[in-house]
Amino acid sequence: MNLLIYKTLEELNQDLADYVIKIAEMSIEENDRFNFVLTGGSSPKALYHFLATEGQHRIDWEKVYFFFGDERNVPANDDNYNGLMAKKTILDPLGIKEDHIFYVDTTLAPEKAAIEYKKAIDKHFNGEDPVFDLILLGMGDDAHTASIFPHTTLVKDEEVNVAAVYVEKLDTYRISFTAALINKADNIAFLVFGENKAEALKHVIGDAEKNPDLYPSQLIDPIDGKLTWFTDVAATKLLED
Ligand SMILES: O=C1O[C@H](COP(=O)(O)O)[C@@H](O)[C@H](O)[C@H]1O
Repeated sequence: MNLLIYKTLEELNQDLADYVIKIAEMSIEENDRFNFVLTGGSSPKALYHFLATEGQHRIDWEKVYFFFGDERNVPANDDNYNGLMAKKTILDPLGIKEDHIFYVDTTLAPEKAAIEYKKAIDKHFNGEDPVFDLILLGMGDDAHTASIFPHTTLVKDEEVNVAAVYVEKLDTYRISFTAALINKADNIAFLVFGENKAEALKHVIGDAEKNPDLYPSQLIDPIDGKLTWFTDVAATKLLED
């Protein structure tokens, strides 16, 4: 595990954008495509803007396939739909073609949407192991990642899958990659900054004894891949040296 701590968000996003582009270049050189899983929420908006502006001419974006590690069970035109945020901040600005974007179909019931999403992933990987080149993750201040929330069924789901999950505290369904699917990736990058994440990060990274039911981000531990945390001083202020 590699923990990177930045003083400013500008530096953090610049470095993370460089990191994404480096992995994209390597994946394209090796496999002629880059399978990139986006995270939702508010944290990645600046990064996506960076990639769509400064990163615009640095790689061949036509060779990039975009996926979502989790989605909210809302219509695609709802501001809470992770796909809409990505569409506005990175996908439309880069002119990404629809057949390179794997949105979660929330017109379907959550269970069905999850099944169809996993089917689409399996088809994209030609039935082989779904090993993504890079999965970007955020973390909520309750230590959830993707939509693996504390005390939900997804915490104990060990299948390599996309699943629907009911999140009681939000009284809503989400559709999410399982930890087992995430952990297959070649590269996993957490983007976590701000003081409101400090308490959760202290437990997720710092606790010797793991308790993923309370801190689901502790489940992220790639099998053969690399895990990098892109954080800032505020988010890491409770970590001991
Ligand atoms: O609900 C979600 O929250 C997490 C963290 O979001 P942030 O707003 O604190 O950046 C995000 O990683 C996840 O994709 C999203 O659906």
